[in-house]
Amino acid sequence: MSTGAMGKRSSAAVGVQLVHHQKQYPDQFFDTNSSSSSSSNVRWLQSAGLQHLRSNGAGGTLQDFGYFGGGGQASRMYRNLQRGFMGGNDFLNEPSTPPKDSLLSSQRKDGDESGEYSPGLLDLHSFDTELLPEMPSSGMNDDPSMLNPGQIRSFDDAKPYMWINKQAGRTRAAPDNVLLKSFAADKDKASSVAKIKVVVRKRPLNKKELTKNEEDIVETIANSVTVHETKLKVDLTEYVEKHEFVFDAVLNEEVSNDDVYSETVEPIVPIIFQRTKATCFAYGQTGSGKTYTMKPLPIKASRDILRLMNHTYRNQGFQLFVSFFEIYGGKLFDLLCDRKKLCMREDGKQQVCIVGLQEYRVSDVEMIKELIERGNATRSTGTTGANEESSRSHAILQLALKRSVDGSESKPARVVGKLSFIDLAGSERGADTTDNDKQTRMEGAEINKSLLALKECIRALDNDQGHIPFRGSKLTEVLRDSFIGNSRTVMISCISPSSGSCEHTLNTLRYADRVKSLSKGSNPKKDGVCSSLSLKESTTVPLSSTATSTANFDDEMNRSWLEQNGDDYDVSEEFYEPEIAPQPKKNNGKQEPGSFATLAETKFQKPNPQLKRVDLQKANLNTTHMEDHLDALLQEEEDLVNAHRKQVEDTMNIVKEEMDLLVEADQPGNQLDDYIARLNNILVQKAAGIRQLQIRLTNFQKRLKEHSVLVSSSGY
Ligand SMILES: Nc1ncnc2c1ncn2[C@@H]1O[C@H](COP(=O)(O)OP(=O)(O)OP(=O)(O)O)[C@@H](O)[C@H]1O
Repeated sequence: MSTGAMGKRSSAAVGVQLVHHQKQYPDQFFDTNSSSSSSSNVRWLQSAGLQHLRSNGAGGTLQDFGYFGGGGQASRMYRNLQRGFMGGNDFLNEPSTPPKDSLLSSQRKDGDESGEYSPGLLDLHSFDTELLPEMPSSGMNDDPSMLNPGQIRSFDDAKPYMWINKQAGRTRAAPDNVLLKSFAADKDKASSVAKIKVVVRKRPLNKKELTKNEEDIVETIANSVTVHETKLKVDLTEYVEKHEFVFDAVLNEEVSNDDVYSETVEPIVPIIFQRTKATCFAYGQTGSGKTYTMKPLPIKASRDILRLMNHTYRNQGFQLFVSFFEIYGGKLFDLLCDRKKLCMREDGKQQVCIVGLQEYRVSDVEMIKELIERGNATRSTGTTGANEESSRSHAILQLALKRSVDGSESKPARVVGKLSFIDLAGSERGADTTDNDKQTRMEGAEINKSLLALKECIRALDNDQGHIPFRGSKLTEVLRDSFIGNSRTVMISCISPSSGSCEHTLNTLRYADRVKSLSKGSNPKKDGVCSSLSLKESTTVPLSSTATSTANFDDEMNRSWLEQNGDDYDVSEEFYEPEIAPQPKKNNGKQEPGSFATLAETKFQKPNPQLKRVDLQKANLNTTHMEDHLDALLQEEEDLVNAHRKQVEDTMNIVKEEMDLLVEADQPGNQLDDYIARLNNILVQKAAGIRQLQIRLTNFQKRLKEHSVLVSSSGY
């Protein structure tokens, strides 16, 4: 039986209980966007005189043969041909695997762990970095004869890692030294990978939207995305409000899945060999393209991981394992084991372990594709107002890289690094509220709760907060080990371009913006790059001034105003430090107590000991300078107050939105009172902090005015 059929059968069994139907994937399931992959397959087949295998009756690509009716033979033939074509080259050959059918049936029978395709218990807490020294990256130097570019040039699957010049869009064989350099560069690349990367992907308008004549309201330029929101004035005339955001990368509707991979996951693949855990997740409203975006990524990543295992880290005992499960309604189900219900346990060291989750050792990409296809066919889906095949669960696919202490197969392997791919359930609430079905609403509440918890954890992590609120949801509890220690997170925010989705699109971009802007990684003082700062909006505030104020605000917030309540914080020191000290007025060589001179010396500036004699001309000049300076200061201060006022409003909106979200998620049993109380506190604290700042700035303004009056009445 083909795996596709098997997936459908097993899913049907549970689908009835869930009152949900299973997702059926189109023929071009994997790499549908990957023109490079399919075209190189075609080239390869042509060169082998087998172009008739290129397409089946349904128009699928070669890759489809493995999944759909009667394709097994062709798929095997294809793989055998690959092997034959590679001439038995040990370096390029993916390890041979038992036939798919027998593997699956043996696995179904008794869960036999023997062989490459062995399911095992996923031990999430087996991450023991102490036991595993950092891997040298010079393994491939050992045997230059491994390289045989001539044999692999036309076969996509066998392209050695980083042999493709993506910028130039060309594939070419790399000379040895280029290859060595590129591997050496892996380490540098790894250290330069941001802890959190936020990327936006805009999909094209779909048929439904085009039929309804919906407009594309999302404009993308370089790293910025602008949403043109049509609004109505009180007199009912229309106007357009622009909302602009800047992210680490913005990918428009023309960008392929290959490019998405290069921008997001490819840079983190080498780091998992360096004892890193990485998480890539897609966020966005239902139908915005999360599944479309996420599906090819694990395949591409595992292809690169296997290449690294077989090249750079050859003969070092690395093993790759795949597991795939979903969180649906707060419960865990194994997608590779007939949706077996799983238990999550915490041991004494508060390490999370998913009891009973099967993981499979894999050694070629075909196997991984097959497993993912099986898992996807078993996922819970439902119909929402916005997507007929909406994912109603969070699907988590993990690629675990393991190795035994001494690199041998005889000792148990331990996790070295891990790459988790999460296809989150749709984020919107609006679509669900139109469907009054109770279960759909309950699902929506659960989904919202976990999305909120995820955001909280990412924020806490990037701000190096001691407490990470993992317990906020099942999703974050499960991902706990991927968040602690040396971790990387890539968030892909998927958006629809249509005017009908404007509100959801803005919500998605705001969520992404908050993940980014509240992280230390985007602090301009830290990295000094304005473009990496998440900016937002709008027509009323110029982008540049918003950038500054956002940065100031984040900085201030990070320092927590409330913590400074007890301190006598002197605003003047912060904001005023003139370069030229004006000569204070003297009375018989003595300063009058309480006069401005005293104030100026103690509060604003140190007198310049060099300036002993009053020079009228100079003093006049100084006075003019000082007045200009004062004007500038007053203006600056006013801007500051306004900027902070805006930030208070923004903060209040953020908290209000989150509280709404929480109230919505507050179904019986969810016990979200703590969250609500905590958010309430944040709101109160932030508002109090800003009020305090405003009072201080007002005092500052008063003192400066006094300064100004004194200066002008002093006769200079
Ligand atoms: N970048 C894109 N290019 C072409 N088609 C796309 C793109 N993104 C999404 N689509 C198409 O849009 C439809 C919805 O996409 P998808 O199922 O990935 O949405 P989703 O965000 O996963 O939805 P849900 O949360 O409900 O599962 C699919 O038919 C998909 O093929």
